[in-house]
Order: sequence, then C-alpha cells, then structure tokens
Amino acid sequence: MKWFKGRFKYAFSGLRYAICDKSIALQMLFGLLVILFGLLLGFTVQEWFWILLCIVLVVVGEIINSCIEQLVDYISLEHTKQAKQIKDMAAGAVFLLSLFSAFIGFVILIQKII
Ligand SMILES: Nc1ncnc2c1ncn2[C@@H]1O[C@H](COP(=O)(O)OP(=O)(O)OP(=O)(O)O)[C@@H](O)[C@H]1O
Repeated sequence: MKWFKGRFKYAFSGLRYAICDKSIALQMLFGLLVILFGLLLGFTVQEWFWILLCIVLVVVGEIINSCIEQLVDYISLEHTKQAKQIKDMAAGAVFLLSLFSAFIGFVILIQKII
C-alpha cells in the first residue's frame, strides 16, 4: 500500500512540474476549453470518447516532448546536429498528434453545425 501511495505521489508531482511548462499548460487549457464547448454543444458518448482521446494524446505527447527537450539539455547544452534532430523529431511527433486531433475536432464540429 505504501509503495502504491508512493507511485501516486511521484505521478502527481510529475503532473505539477508539467503544469508549470507553458506549452503543456497551454494544451491543457485548450483541452479544458474543448470540454466546455462539448458540454455546451452536448456531445454524444462516442464524440466524448474521441475528443477526450485527442486531448489526452496531445497533452501526453507534449509532456513527453518536454521531457525529451529537458533530457537533451541536461546531457549537454552544446548545439549539435544530433540534439537538433532529437528535439525536432519530438516536436514532429507532437505536431502529428495535433493534426490528428484537429481533424477529429473538425469532423465532430462540422457534424454538430450541419
Ligand atoms: N542543443 C541544441 N542543438 C541544436 N539545435 C537545438 C538545440 N536545442 C534546441 N535546438 C533547436 O531549437 C529548437 C527549439 O528548441 P527548444 O529546446 O528551445 O524547444 P522549444 O520548441 O522552444 O520548446 P519550449 O517552447 O517547449 O521550451 C529545436 O527544435 C531545435 O531545432
């Protein structure tokens, strides 16, 4: 039980660090706005599933991206081609998740408006 509580403590501590990162906080804020929008428009269970999946994917992607950036900087602040590739690839992954989420959001919104 102590071990179990410890895991949660570290996880919440990690989420507190994440909220302090402006890119992650922005994605979380955007996710909250989408949730508010969903409450106003009255999403179906299926629509909520897709919307919440997209929000979680983008926020988790942004957290992993931030961890990779910090890890690279922790190893060395020196500007290298390798460090650039690692950071750019991580940013590319978040971009793909954001594109996917924007597409899902667009499809759901269009359905609601028409
Ligand atoms: N050590 C480095 N060597 C080479 N290029 C780097 C290095 N650090 C950053 N860059 C380049 O600058 C870009 C931005 O890196 P940075 O770490 O500032 O992330 P960021 O996108 O500004 O993140 P955030 O806004 O979340 O802090 C990287 O994608 C990369 O192209």
